[in-house]
Amino acid sequence: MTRPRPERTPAKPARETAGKASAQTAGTASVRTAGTASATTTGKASAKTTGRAPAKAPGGAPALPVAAGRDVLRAALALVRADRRGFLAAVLLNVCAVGAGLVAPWLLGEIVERVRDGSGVPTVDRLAAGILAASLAQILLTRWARLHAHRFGERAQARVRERFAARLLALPPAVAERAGTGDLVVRGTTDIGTVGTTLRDAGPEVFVAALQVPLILGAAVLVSPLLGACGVLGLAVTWAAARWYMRRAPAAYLAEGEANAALAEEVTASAAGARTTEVYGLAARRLARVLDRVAVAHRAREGTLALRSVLFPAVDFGAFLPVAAALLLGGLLHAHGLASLGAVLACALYLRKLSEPVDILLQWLEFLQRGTASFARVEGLGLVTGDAPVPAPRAPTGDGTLRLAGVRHSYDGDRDAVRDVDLTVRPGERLVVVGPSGAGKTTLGRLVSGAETPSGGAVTLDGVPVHTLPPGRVVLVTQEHHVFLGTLRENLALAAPDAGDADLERALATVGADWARELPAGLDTVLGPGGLSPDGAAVQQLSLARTLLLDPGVLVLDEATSLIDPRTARRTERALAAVLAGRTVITVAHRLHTTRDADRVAVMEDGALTELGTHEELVGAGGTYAGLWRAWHGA
Ligand SMILES: Nc1ncnc2c1ncn2[C@@H]1O[C@H](COP(=O)(O)OP(=O)(O)OP(=O)(O)O)[C@@H](O)[C@H]1O
Repeated sequence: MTRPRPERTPAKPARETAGKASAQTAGTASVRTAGTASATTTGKASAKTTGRAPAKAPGGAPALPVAAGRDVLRAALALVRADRRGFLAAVLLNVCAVGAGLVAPWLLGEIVERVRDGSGVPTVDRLAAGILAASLAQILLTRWARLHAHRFGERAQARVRERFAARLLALPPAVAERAGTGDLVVRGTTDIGTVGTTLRDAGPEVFVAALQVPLILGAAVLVSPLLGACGVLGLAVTWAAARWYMRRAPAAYLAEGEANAALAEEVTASAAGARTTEVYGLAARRLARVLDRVAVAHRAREGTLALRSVLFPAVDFGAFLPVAAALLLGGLLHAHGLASLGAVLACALYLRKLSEPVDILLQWLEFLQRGTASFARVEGLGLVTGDAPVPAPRAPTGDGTLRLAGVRHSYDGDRDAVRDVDLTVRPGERLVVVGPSGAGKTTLGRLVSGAETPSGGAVTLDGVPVHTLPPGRVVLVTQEHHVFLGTLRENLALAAPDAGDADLERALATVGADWARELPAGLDTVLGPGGLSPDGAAVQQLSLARTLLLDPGVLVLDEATSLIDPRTARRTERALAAVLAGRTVITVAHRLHTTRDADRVAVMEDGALTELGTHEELVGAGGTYAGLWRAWHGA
């Protein structure tokens, strides 16, 4: 018996290129930052990132949830409701095709009887013509039904895709980062592809096959109740095998989906961080991690394969058993004059035909398991974002005072990375945040920019929580950046669609991107695969130029110039400061060369704000900052 093997849609590569900062490893550039602009990227780089981000929920479970069975059913019904007419047309045409398919076996039995009766050739010809007409009708109706089913499926898949895209864009940036690119890519490509095939093919096929089974069995019972009952025998075997399978399949397919996502995540991270891996000699460790994921994915796939290897032979047995039983029993009945030859033939043909819908049913039920698991993963995004329209962002109306009140934040719900921070930053103030490694500086920067929502307290700009601000008000620039597939102009114009070439060139010049002037194609230079691949420093300058064009009210810089050589970095920072005069700038400083120019310096230690004042005040106070300053100058 040949089974149509539904294949999973292969994962397609994302259209946009990944971030290009050279020192990245497992970094996951965020696509969008709530309340901040797309010119920003967040997260930590290189060795740091490998250690803790993207964070997985405890136990290695994916950070993104998976929808429950009833939510998946609700979503599927909503898709049918949204295209009720298309669905009904497909189902009705399929039912008609099934009806036409029942005519031929019955007519064949009639032919045998008429021949035995000694009826003439014209009668047999008429019956044969009937078979031909019924078969033709079945072919045409089936084709028409498939067309409608495919159209319905395509429209439904488009809806699923659109909703997924909307939810993806609404994902809080911190959740997107923790989920990891691999999981999101698999959900957005492989899973949606599987859902599409399920909706387009599996759904209608299962429905029609489920209708065919009682109709065919009913036709066989009508011809001969005893022979028709043999069909029940085969169905019982198949039913038992299917039940065994269905009990185990959902968990097995979910595990397979998760293992694939984890593998994709690991491979993506390895590719993105290839350079760092090489620099730190981490190849063996990374390879071991990838191989570990491959082993898990392999085990998960073996698990589902084992289930199929029991299901399919059992189904084959269930398909042939009733035919063999009907022929044996039919032969006996006919020999005793209890059944006509035509009835035995018609029954055997019906029971043989019964295996087709049963086989289709199981084949697609198997696929339906995958489809349901994939749909649960796709719908899982809705559990994070919901479907409620995103409230319109509120624009602050005051003078631009930034306030942190009782702010605390914990990544794991256990230890506070930032605690009890009260701070008011005046409009236009330059604040530099310093402190030892792991003190919470970056976390503070992310809280201020709205990239992270505080676990406690509030971060507001003129009283409005920063994560609800319109894009571009508060911008976070880190050392991880995103280069979009397209020209240099398109990459810059993302931040300012109305800016002219002169504005774009000025922004590039301000951030010291002299390389851009030397490009033969200038702003038309294509960036990304197949085009120019700028190095980490150039990508950082591109991001800073985008930030300038965005002209934010508050700018948070965290290692924003770390990949640029120190002299150019200092020049770039001064130029930025001049251009951003009047804007509030908060700099997370890992080098202390800018602290002297700042209005105030904030010192973070163990998540708390321990010192706050001007450079002179803090040096005079002889505390932590004074120590850091002395160490910086080698005193
Ligand atoms: N994504 C994350 N998931 C879990 N823990 C994190 C995450 N990011 C930071 N942390 C933890 O929060 C604490 C503060 O980290 P943070 O990066 O804010 O400090 P930092 O002062 O910027 O350090 P550095 O100077 O090394 O960048 C650290 O203990 C760190 O391990």
